[in-house]
Amino acid sequence: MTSQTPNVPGPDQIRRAPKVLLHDHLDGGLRPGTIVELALAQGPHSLKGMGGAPIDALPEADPDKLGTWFREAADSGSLERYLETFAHTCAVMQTREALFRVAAECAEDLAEDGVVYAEVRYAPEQHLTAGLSLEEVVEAVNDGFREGERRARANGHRIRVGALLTAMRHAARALEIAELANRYRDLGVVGFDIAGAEAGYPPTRHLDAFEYLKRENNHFTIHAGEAFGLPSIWQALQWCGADRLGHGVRIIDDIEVAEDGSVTLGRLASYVRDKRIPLELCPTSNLQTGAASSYAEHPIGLLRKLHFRATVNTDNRLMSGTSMSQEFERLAETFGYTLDDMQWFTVNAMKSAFIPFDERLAMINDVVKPGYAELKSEWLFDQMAVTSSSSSVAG
Ligand SMILES: O=c1[nH]cnc2c1ncn2[C@H]1C[C@H](O)[C@@H](CO)O1
Ligand SMILES: [Zn+2]
Repeated sequence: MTSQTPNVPGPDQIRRAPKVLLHDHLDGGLRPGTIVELALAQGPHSLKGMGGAPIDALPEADPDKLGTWFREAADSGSLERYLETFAHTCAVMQTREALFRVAAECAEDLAEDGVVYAEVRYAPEQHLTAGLSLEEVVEAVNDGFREGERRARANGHRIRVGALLTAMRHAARALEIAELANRYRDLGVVGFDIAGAEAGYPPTRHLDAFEYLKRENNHFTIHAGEAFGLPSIWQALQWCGADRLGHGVRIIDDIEVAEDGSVTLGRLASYVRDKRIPLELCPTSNLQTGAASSYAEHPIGLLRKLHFRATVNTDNRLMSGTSMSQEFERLAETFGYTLDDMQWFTVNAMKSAFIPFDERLAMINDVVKPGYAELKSEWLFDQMAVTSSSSSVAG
C-alpha cells in the first residue's frame, strides 16, 4: 500500500505527480547556499548603494541558519514585514551571472519537485543596482531558465518555465515594465503582474499599464485580495481587467455560509466563479502574512467545494520553506484530498496558464492526465493486491 486512506496520495506520489505552478517569485525561491555564495563572490562594497558588503549585510552566513532566518522573519503576520526579507535576495541578484544561476537553479528545483509547467515572476526594476539594463535582466533570467530546463532534462525531468514580469505597486514604472513584457513576448516572457504592499497601493494606480497590455492583447495577473479585501479584487477585475488574481483569497469575504451549511455568494464572488477567474492560492504564504489562520481554516477548502477556478501555488519557496509537493501534502493531510482532487487543481492551473490554448491543451492531455492515470493505476493495483491476499487468508 502506498497510502493509508483510500486514494489519498502519500509524499512520494505527490512528488511524482505532475504539478503546475502559476505563482512563484524568482527572488523568493533562492537556495540559501546560493545566497551565501553569491554574497561572498560579490566581495566588499561591490554594489553601489547597498550598504556595504553583501555578506556582512546577511543576517546569517551559514546556509541552514539563513534558511531558518528567512522562514522565521517572514512569519510575522504582516505582508509589509514579509516583504522586507526580499532585500537580502535582491541584493545578490544584480549581475547577469547571478540572475542566470538563480533562474537555472529555480527551474532545476521545480523540476526535481515534479513541476512540469511553471510561470515564475520577478521585478526587473529591482535588479538594476550594478548597472544592468532592464533588457539585460530579462535576457539573463530567460537564459537561466533555458539552462535549468536543459539540466532538468539531463536528470530525467521535463519542465517548461515561462517568465512573468512584475512591476512594484509602490513604484511608478508599471507602464515601462508592461512594454518590456510585450517586447519579450514569445521570447520567454508570458505575461505581467504587479506585486508589493497592497494596502494603500490600489491596482488602479497602474491603469495605464493594464490598458496598454489589453490593447496589445497581452496577459496579466494582479496580486489582489491578499492583505486587502474585496475592493482590491474588484478593482483588479473591473477596472484593470486582470486575467487572474494573485492570491484572491479574500474573495471569501463575499461568501456567506449559514449554520445549516447553505452558501450564498455575493455579486463579486459570483462573478469570479461564473467567469472562471483563476485564483492563484498560496496557502503557506497566507498563514505567514496573516491572510489565513490555519490550513484547516484556509478558504481553499470551501473554494474547491464551490468549484471556483482554484489553483495551488508556492509564492515564495525560500520565505515559506515550501515546495509544490509540500503545499499538496498539507492540503491532503488537512482536507483528505485525493489524486483526483490534485489532478483537478493541476488541470485548473494548466487551463489558466498564459501560453496559447493548443499548448495548454497538449500539456493537459499528454502530460497531466497520463501522469495522474499512471499514479491512480499504481494505487488500484496496490489495492487489488491487498484484497486478493486478504481473501486468500479468509478462504
Ligand atoms: O505575496 C506577495 N504579495 C505581494 N508582493 C509579493 C509577494 N511575494 C513577493 N512579493 C514581492 C516581493 C518581491 O521582491 C517582488 C517581485 O518578485 O514581489
Ligand atoms: Zn506573490
